[in-house]
Amino acid sequence: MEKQPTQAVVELDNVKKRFSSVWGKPRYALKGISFKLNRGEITAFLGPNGAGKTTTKRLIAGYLFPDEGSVRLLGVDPFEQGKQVRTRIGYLPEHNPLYNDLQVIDALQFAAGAKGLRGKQARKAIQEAVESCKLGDLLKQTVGNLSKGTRQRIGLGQAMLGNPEVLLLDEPTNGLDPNQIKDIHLLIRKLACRRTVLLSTHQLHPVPELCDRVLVLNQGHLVYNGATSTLLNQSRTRACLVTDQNPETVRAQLSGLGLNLDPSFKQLPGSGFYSYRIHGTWDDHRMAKTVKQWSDLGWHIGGWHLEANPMEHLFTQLTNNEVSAS
Ligand SMILES: Nc1ncnc2c1ncn2[C@@H]1O[C@H](COP(=O)(O)OP(=O)(O)OP(=O)(O)O)[C@@H](O)[C@H]1O
Repeated sequence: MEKQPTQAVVELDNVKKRFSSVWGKPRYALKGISFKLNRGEITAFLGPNGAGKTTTKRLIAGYLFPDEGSVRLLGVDPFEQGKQVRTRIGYLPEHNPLYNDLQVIDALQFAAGAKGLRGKQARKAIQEAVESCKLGDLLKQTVGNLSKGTRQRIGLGQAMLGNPEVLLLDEPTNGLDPNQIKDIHLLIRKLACRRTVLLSTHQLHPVPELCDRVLVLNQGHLVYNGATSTLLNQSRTRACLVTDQNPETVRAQLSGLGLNLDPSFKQLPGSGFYSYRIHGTWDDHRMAKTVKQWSDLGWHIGGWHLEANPMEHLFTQLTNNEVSAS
């Protein structure tokens, strides 16, 4: 089905959140972040441990309130007006807390009750969640006896109760094997249709295929907010080159070709060589041809390659402060 992402469903404006530390001095977990999430989009929420991802999701879910700035969920303040939006949001927290002794159906009934769903409304919500997460054959099974992948499906089923418009998913594939990860990603894609999904993950590999947008948080700052395609274009455009030519010569040569030298070049100690990164739209053929031209000019080429894993490279750059915030 065709997606129509336009309307901001979640909106954070200059949000700061602090917690008191053991030394008594408050520490900011979020240092003024702003972003919007649109309907029909899956947004990857990336960042190293402790960056502030869970805190952000708790603010959106209305479990916490901001110290400064504002959070709007479906047009309301989720902390002040939580009751209005409780069934319109589904939250799968990290480690998916489930009671092991319960049967699957009881786990779903329990979660429906916690969302304020009762009677006929609860039965309908459970039936829908069971169908969308394929839990029909498992209803009488004991949760503690099920695989991690199945438990994640139950967690997603719980999050789906009441057909929420917004899904907040914290590490839904943590600890799963590759087949289970694939299943959960397929399920997320299916559930995402016409919804707004914010997905935290430390697995960068599936992001390009699964997510429409990417947010990267680092030490409480938002350091990237953009479309996945833009990010991939940006990061696919770097080639690494080792040569004996100095930065001035290389820069002049590149500017004649309409290419830019990344400022992060290094001199390789004791070798007379430099290591450069070059921005441009590269593929192996173009790079090999260009290197040959430089070689013909008398440059000694110590080696070259195109940067392999764009997501990982970009993540490292953004979270090591190598590039500026966007
Ligand atoms: N209730 C709390 N009390 C004190 N400090 C907290 C509390 N919750 C979070 N923090 C601190 O806020 C910062 C951000 O934590 P948060 O859990 O949001 O990060 P995260 O990006 O979700 O990390 P992870 O990827 O490890 O889950 C951390 O320094 C954390 O120790």
